[in-house]
Amino acid sequence: MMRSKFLSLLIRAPSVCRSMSTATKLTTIDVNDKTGIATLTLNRSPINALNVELLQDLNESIKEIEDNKSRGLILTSSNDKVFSAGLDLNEMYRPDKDRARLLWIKLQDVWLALYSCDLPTAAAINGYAPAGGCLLATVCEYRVMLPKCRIGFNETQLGIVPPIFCMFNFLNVLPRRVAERSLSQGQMFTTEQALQIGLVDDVVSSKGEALDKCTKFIDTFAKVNPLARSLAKQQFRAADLQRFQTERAKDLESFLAFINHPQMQEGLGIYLNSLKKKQQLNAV
Ligand SMILES: CCCCCCCCCC/C=C/CC(=O)SCCNC(=O)CCNC(=O)[C@H](O)C(C)(C)COP(=O)(O)OP(=O)(O)OC[C@H]1O[C@@H](n2cnc3c(N)ncnc32)[C@H](O)[C@@H]1OP(=O)(O)O
Repeated sequence: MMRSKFLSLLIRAPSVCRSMSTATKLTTIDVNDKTGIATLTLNRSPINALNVELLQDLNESIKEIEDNKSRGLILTSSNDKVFSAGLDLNEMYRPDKDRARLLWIKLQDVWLALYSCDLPTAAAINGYAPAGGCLLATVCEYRVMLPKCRIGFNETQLGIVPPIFCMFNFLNVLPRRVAERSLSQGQMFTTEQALQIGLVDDVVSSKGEALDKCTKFIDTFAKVNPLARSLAKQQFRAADLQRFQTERAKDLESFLAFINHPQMQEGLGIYLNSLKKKQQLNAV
């Protein structure tokens, strides 16, 4: 209630860029009054690891942007090196059972909200985007990336089966053969490789340029009837959405079984440690 009152006040404000930031600030929303395009920024320090709260916040922000009839949604990060480090591994290592369940449900919700989003969506990938980070980038309709970053689904490298929504995203973006190989090998691509295979549409040298490119992409729909555009998008995605709904419950149970497996727990512990060790080495 408070939130919508606050929003309506902001909407009337005559600023060029109005902010619809959520109270927790794990994501922020800025709507450009000139273009009507909303920029949704991931803002969980230090590396936008997707925990329950960030995913919940993302879901609310996506809904807010849709409800406020923005012309398009640009997803980006406040960190200048990392778009998103993917799922928060701490939510999966020695997990709290209820939180782990919630984590996966919220991830599914975010995927669903973006995959079926009525608005044109674009990702300004201003940093590393492994696994869940790649999921957020590839669920969008257009991607632009900064140089010297990496993107991909590294799940199989970690002994994890990539869930079906990773496959849907890749099949939307890459030729089937490339999608299958990248997913089954857990390939991480440099920005330049990503451009070459079509995983990203463009490479630019700054975040500002990335946002401009995303705006230009969304502007290509300016003269298209919004309902026709949205229904055409839904038509393309309907079969995936149907399959997702059919398999959603099973996918959740598979995730829970997977992370609760002792071998998976051991692997996660080692992996988390190696990430921490990397920082210790850098400090030496
Ligand atoms: C058929 C159906 C089957 C269903 C079965 C499904 C099973 C699915 C399993 C779950 C799917 C998971 C998908 C995922 O998203 S898993 C996450 C994968 N992510 C990664 O591997 C990223 C690892 N991180 C990095 O590569 C780097 O950190 C970075 C993102 C490139 C950033 O590098 P940078 O140098 O800037 O930062 P640091 O490496 O120093 O990291 C800073 C601190 O953050 C910690 N860290 C890093 N990544 C994570 C993470 N994903 N979760 C939690 N914590 C993370 C790192 O240890 C540092 O911590 P410290 O400050 O305490 O040392």
